[in-house]
Amino acid sequence: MAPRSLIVGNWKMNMNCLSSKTLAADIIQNVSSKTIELAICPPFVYLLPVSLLLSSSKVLLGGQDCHNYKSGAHTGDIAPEMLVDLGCTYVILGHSERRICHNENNLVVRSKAKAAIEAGLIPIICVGETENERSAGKALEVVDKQIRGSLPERLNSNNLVVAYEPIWAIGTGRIPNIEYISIVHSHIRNILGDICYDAVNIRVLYGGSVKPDNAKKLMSVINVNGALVGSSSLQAADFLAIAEEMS
Ligand SMILES: O=C(CO)COP(=O)(O)O
Repeated sequence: MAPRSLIVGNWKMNMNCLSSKTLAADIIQNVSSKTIELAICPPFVYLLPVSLLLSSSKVLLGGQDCHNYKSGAHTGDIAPEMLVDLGCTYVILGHSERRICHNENNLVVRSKAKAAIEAGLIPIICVGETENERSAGKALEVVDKQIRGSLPERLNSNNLVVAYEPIWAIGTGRIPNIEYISIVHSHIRNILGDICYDAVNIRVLYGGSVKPDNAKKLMSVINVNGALVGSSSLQAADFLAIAEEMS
């Protein structure tokens, strides 16, 4: 049986306090009872107001990053325990926007993931190749290195989600063809099989230009267990339409 599906909205550095609350309220009010697991990841500063709204709903909350230490002199950083304190279930780690703009390498992602799991969070670890790596036929090799390098030990389907986000598909409106996605996702599943004892149950999400009109096609791919959605998660109607198509 395929793992339970999951759709995650990564709001990135968008919204303000009022629009965050409005969007969260819209999602809660309109989510269908049959919809698969949904999570939203607002910017840190809007986690609390959104969390207060989500408390009586089945929509889960996540952070967009965390530090690898529990506390200390780390100006501007957020500890995993702080995310737990605000009601987060998930934390996105190793997003390409952080790997590239904040020089986060696999070792950093791994130590953050270890800390997140110890705090009780489920990391959503992102991997994916650049356009050049894709053209050079290196996608599988890149993803392999990122997964083996970024995943800490003692993982299982209850404490890990992996997201495959080809960097060239993020925010571009372009998605890989279905065969390409199928090959990469099967490869990821095989690598997870080397590392985790119940790899078949680990959710492997696809991310990069997921929209209501391509969601069904993406979900038909074996080993795609949901989506990590960027811009289309900023409109309740689009986000919920994606969830419906993927349910
Ligand atoms: O980076 C993404 C989600 O983490 C994808 O963003 P878009 O859906 O806007 O392409």
